[in-house]
Amino acid sequence: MTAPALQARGLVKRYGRVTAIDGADFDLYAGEVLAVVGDNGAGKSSLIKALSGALVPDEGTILLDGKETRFHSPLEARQAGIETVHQTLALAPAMDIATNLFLGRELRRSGPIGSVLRLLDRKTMRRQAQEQLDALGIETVQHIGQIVETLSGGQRQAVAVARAAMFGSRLVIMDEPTAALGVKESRLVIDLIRRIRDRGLPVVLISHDMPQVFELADRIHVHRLGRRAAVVDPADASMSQVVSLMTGALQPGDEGAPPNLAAEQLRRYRRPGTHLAALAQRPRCSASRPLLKHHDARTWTPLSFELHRLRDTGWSVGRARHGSC
Ligand SMILES: Nc1ncnc2c1ncn2[C@@H]1O[C@H](COP(=O)(O)OP(=O)(O)OP(=O)(O)O)[C@@H](O)[C@H]1O
Repeated sequence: MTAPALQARGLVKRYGRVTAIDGADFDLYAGEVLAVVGDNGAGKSSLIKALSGALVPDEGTILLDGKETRFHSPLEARQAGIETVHQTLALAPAMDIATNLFLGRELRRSGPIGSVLRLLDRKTMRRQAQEQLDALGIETVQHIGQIVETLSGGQRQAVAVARAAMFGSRLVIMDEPTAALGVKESRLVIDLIRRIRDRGLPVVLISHDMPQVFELADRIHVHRLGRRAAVVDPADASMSQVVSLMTGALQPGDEGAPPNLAAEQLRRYRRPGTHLAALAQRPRCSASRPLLKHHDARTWTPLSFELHRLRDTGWSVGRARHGSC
């Protein structure tokens, strides 16, 4: 069984008398968008800071691809392939797009003079930056040499997301990526997140925007009072159920509560065929996304967090042909 891309167990972080993270668990699987939702003060940001090295937890374990790890700084997390797009974006407004994409990771010229003087290789950086924007389909930016402070909010967000996708070899975390954006600009970022996921990079999306969460997420991690309250499949849950789980009006396991994937995880591992067969009956199709098909199932189901179960269950990977689902 393939381990989750990123996993945490029993994380705790106290600030004096305030417990920001209170025994939180977390699981992110390959190829999924995992939305993290919760009320104000639930501890979402603290959890994400712990996972991205911005905060060292007092207790608990973090596993990256199944290996226990401990980040003492955001740099260590970045070196391990975890990129975070903060609400502040961390861009240098007076510099151009290409320089911003390579901020802190500038390429230097080779050759006797270039290496001695440590000259920047601006040509290669511009070329690679343009390739990255093209690969992500970012067409709104007119020129890679444009100064960031002249970009719109959505374009700036796109630059920050492109940088994360460029260097995030393992996963990308996005904190409220559309909070400050209008409808059109939000659409650009949503499409970008989809493209990153479709390239196989898992995405953690912190968002208060419920319609956006339901549109994008493969699974929803509901955080409450510093810990994971439930994990739900958006296909199994309504927005009001998720909001009720966030506020505590509904508890996992209550009558009318959606299935809690976190609680059922172990049981499903033991009987994976049952769950996957059920999933296959209600595929959410997209021609651009890889799909799974079980040998005895007639329908396809999108490849998302189920990827890790492939080895055990004999499911095969393919792509939807036009009109096949
Ligand atoms: N540096 C800190 N010092 C003291 N308390 C903190 C600190 N950071 C967070 N907290 C507290 O920890 C709790 C969780 O905060 P956190 O910012 O993680 O929640 P959140 O779910 O991200 O909230 P929001 O949605 O409002 O951003 C809050 O009670 C907050 O006041």
